[in-house]
Amino acid sequence: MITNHLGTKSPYRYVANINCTKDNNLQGCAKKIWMLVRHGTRNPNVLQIQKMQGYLPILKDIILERNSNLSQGYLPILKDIILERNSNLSSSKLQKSDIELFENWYPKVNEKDSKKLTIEGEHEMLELAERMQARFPDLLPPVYSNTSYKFKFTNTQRTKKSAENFAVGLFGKKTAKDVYFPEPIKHDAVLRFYKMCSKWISNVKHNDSTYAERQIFENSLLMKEALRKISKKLNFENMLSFDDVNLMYTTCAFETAWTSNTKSPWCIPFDIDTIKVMEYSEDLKYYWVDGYGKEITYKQACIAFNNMLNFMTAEDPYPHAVLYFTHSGTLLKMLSHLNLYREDKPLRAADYNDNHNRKWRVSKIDTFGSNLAFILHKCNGEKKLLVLHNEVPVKLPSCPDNELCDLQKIKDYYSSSITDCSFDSICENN
Ligand SMILES: O=C(O)[C@@H](COP(=O)(O)O)OP(=O)(O)O
Repeated sequence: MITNHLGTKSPYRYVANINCTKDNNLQGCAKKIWMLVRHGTRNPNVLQIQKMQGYLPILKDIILERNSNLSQGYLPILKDIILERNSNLSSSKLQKSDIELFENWYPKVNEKDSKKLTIEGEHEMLELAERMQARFPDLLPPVYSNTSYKFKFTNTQRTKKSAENFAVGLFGKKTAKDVYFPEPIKHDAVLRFYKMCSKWISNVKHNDSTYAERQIFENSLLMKEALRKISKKLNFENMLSFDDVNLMYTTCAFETAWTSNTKSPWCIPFDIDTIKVMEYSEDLKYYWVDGYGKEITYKQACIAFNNMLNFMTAEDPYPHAVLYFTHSGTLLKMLSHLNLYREDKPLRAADYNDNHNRKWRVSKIDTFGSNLAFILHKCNGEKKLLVLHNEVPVKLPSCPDNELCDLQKIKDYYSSSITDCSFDSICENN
């Protein structure tokens, strides 16, 4: 399925774990939960919307022109016959059903709605909450109390609405209105720590070298071959540029994420090989900006890691549940801080063919709504953590053989995260 390769704009429904079976041996042991949740499916940013509105209609017209022998004025029935014949006779033209998808397409979002949470995003959050509650009914009870629950979101509409819909999933619509959400702050030191990290901003985020591998891949022969294949499929005379194809890819991703009911015509240009090439360019970008590319990127996530650990080690049993709603950048840095999905070698443009089975695949690990949950279990006097990524247990490197990991082993393995986490010195903040 090409739609399993849509990068960070993949919908959560492709990775969600709908199995909510509880582990009977652990019933009663779960004492606390700390969750980091990327907001659900959102709209594109302003620039992407402008391109979707300004450029895609032009591309659509060219695609229709290049793939149809029809002129205006044919009777609809004749048009159908000709299109049918066209799709049967000429393998270089698009199928009739594909042409119809393009014909019926128009840009779906306006700039004023940029980055807003979508209906799909609301459902993702609500259903995620319901499943987490089914798994951990004692930690996430349906009765709200502001001593048991701590919610927090960043200063954006998409995380606010995500938190609200998660609350609806836990408590129902009526009670969710009473949930206390603290006023978000511009730069939250835990939820979006990197926005306050001067060294990361200048050395990584705003440094051209961070995007070098992605750039090399964009200009590679492999990419050129993909662009050629895509252009041929659309029956273009000249080869489409990377930017053209990337806009199609992004639109395919968003429109797929928004609803499972209709197919986006912008997915038509891709087959499984070409979409995997586009996916790799995404993986390279996020590896180097939010992942393992540079140490400071994931080192600074000790802030969020210690917030979790302090909560787990505190004797105070309240709150039982800490629920943070945040962004892709936070999730990826946290996953990297934990040493999950790490490749043996840095991800490079030249190694595409060696990396077909890579662990670092943002279409899987960083979809909309992706989440990390840490659950403290106390049984027989032992404290252990269970970690779920996208609702599936993961084995931390501190416990390679066990999903339930001794808190002490975690403290030992990540000891430098605890002892060497002076954020301002890591980030060289003045
Ligand atoms: O806000 C966005 O455009 C991206 C990047 O955010 P940062 O990594 O810069 O926070 O994250 P998203 O909201 O999609 O999770």
